[in-house]
Amino acid sequence: MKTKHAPLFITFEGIDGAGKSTHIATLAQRLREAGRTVRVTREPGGTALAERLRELLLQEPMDALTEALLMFAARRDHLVRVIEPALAAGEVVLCDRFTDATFAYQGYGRGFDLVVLETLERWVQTTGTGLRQPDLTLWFDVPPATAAARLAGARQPDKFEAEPLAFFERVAAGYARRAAGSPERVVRIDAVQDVAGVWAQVEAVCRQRGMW
Ligand SMILES: Nc1ncnc2c1ncn2[C@@H]1O[C@H](COP(=O)(O)OP(=O)(O)OP(=O)(O)O)[C@@H](O)[C@H]1O
Ligand SMILES: Cc1cn([C@H]2C[C@H](O)[C@@H](COP(=O)(O)O)O2)c(=O)[nH]c1=O
Repeated sequence: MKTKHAPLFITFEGIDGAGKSTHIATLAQRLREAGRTVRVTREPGGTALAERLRELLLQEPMDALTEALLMFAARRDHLVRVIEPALAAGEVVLCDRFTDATFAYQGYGRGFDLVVLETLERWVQTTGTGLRQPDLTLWFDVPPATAAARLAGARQPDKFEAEPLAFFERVAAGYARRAAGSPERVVRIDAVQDVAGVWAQVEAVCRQRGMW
């Protein structure tokens, strides 16, 4: 008989180049070995519509309110079509970025009104099951200069990656504020360490939470 698992919504946060994607893949594999059905997804994106919005968001200049609204529009579509159904089926959802990114990038990075973001968060994340928030957020904390060095020459920078170091200093400070505000949900990962050292921290957090 198949064991019924509790659904689990885990988000990965941090500035561009912090190492999120690298460790999402490893965690997905580890959870599958532990018998879980795992959905790996990302924001902005994760549905056909949200991926089209992602193209616009990552390439087109726009004002801060337009950017925030499109991020939340993409999130709503992703939440109702992918995240909620997967959780209802008992899957683990590993999501590369979620609403902490909107607070960090649009709020702290661009200086957009945090109270408006809180209102949008409530509207967008309220579904039939209540206000959806991640069960666990792994925050990959790395200095902007280190992240930039990791990304240098790796690919053509998108609109966000082309922002100056000062923007990423504000985004990083925003993540620190978000983590301080939700210590039960957000776990800081020292992402300066090498890949093995970072994975050891992720592994330890997941083990402590009984994931395997
Ligand atoms: N701990 C690490 N030490 C050194 N290099 C790393 C480490 N983790 C990841 N990298 C490398 O840094 C680059 C960025 O990693 P990755 O794509 O995982 O970051 P990311 O946080 O997902 O970035 P983005 O948000 O821009 O997609 C890759 O070339 C990856 O191989
Ligand atoms: C969800 C979300 C994302 N962003 C920014 C952060 C990144 O620069 C890009 C996504 O690119 P990645 O390679 O997939 O990390 O989008 C944002 O500004 N606000 C958000 O809510």
